[in-house]
Amino acid sequence: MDPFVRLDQTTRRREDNRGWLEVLYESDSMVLKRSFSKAGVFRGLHVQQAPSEQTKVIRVVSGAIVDVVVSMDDPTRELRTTRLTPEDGWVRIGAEYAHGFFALQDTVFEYVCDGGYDEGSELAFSIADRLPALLGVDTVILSDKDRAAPPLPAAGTE
Ligand SMILES: Cc1cn([C@H]2C[C@H](O)[C@@H](COP(=O)(O)OP(=O)(O)O[C@H]3O[C@@H](C)C(=O)[C@@H](O)[C@H]3O)O2)c(=O)[nH]c1=O
Repeated sequence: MDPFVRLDQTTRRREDNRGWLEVLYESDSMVLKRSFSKAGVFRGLHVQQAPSEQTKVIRVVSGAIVDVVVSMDDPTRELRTTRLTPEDGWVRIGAEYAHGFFALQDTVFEYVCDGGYDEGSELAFSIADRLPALLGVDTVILSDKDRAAPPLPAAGTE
């Protein structure tokens, strides 16, 4: 058996209206992924709950994004944003943050999740109503899952 397993031989790609998501490598404790998002796509907000927390290490390979996080520990539910391009390199997002990003351009995005994928533990929150003010855009392209997600709970409602 060839000891040098090329990841492109084992990659699983899922395509949808936003672009695609490739799972390049996966074990019980980590996942290496790459996605392509058309300009105007918003992915998220997503967070895995205990005991399946994931720290994410992300980077933009090509294109540009506005990355968006909210700490699940923050009762004010403040949305924090930063613009990321390939020049920014790798960025760490702690497991306490629900995470999403808006593609300013056609964007290839790579990330390592430190912690396995556990769909059943994932919470998805919609911030679609807040994106026009947050990003200065009129419309965003969402997945069916993200369109159907409940709104991010307002501050002080939990
Ligand atoms: C994230 C993920 C999805 N999938 C599958 C589930 C589904 O069929 C398809 C697309 O999944 P999603 O719609 O959740 O993909 P996507 O919206 O790109 O999800 C990602 O969003 C960004 C913002 C993050 O922070 C990531 O952690 C992840 O949640 O891929 C996996 O098999 N493994 C994975 O690790």
